[in-house]
Amino acid sequence: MSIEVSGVAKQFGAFTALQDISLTVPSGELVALLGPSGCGKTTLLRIIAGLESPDRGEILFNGENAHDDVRERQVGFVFQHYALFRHMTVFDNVAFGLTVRPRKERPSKAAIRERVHELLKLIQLEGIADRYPAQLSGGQRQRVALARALAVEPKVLLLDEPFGALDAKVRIELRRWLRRLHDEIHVTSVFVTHDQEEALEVADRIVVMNKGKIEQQGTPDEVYSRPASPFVYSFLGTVNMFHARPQAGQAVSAESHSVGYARPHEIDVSRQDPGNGAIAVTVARVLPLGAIVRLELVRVDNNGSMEAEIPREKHEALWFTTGEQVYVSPKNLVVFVEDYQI
Ligand SMILES: Nc1ncnc2c1ncn2[C@@H]1O[C@H](COP(=O)(O)OP(=O)(O)OP(=O)(O)O)[C@@H](O)[C@H]1O
Repeated sequence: MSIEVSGVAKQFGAFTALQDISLTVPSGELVALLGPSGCGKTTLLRIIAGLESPDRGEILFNGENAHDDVRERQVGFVFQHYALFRHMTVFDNVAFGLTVRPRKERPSKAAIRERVHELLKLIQLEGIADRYPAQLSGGQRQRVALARALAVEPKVLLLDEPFGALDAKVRIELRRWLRRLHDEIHVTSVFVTHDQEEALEVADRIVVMNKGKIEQQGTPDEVYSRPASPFVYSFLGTVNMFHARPQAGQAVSAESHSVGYARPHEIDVSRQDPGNGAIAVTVARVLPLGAIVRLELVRVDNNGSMEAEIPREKHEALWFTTGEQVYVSPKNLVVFVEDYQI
């Protein structure tokens, strides 16, 4: 089931939560809505679900106007806070959506049992069907919540920060698990997150939102390597800013400011001034982080902060120390003219 969001706008009183949002989620894809808190991700997800109606625009499922009735839309939800029924076992939680169906549409008890066991196998929790939610870890509860959402065979799965309340390690495990699960079942899914790593790792496509608008849509590689705006560039990772000359072909006015951006691993660090306008910086901290070493740097001219990441072997050869002065120059610079507010 494909989803098409066309020209959607939403106001809450005088506040514009969404402005003219259009995007397509092809059938079977997993799309992440990524952006800072308050940018409108949840509002958009709720509109796709039919829990909120847009002021303008429409939602099409497989090219047809989505039903007003939420049940008719056949969407499954997973939220940040586990919404499991505390007084029901894992089995009953997963079976719930099937057991409350009207008698005519309800599968037999045996069919429900089979479906629930299939799902418990899928989420790798077969052994704990008889436990209650209080006897599960946070990660297990979210997997049960997902199985419960999938039990009714939704055409679309909507996930709102599903791993937001979990600790970092469990989060990483679960997002990998979700990706593998999606590769098995291919249900069209929209996933809300404010965590860029999560979006880059899990999604087929990422929609980057800011202040109720879409800044860029594309594959993880496109938004990371070819950001459309300084906002996208800075939101997807640490950046260093440089004054830069506009590149050929960029429109420039007398007042234009040109700002170049480079990621920490795109910065060359050397003890000798290599010329070419390299910037003198003082090493403030040296952080060995496994295969790379992060250098926190302070510019000598204006005290601005910078960050460089170098391979461990390079650090072991040169051994930069806190307090020494070194020179940095960008190996790769992405230049945006004028709008350098991030
Ligand atoms: N029912 C409502 N009434 C008034 N304002 C609302 C309502 N729902 C959302 N908003 C506002 O709309 C904006 C977007 O909210 P939304 O929950 O969609 O953001 P979000 O990107 O999901 O943020 P977060 O990551 O913090 O959940 C916020 O400023 C929020 O305060």
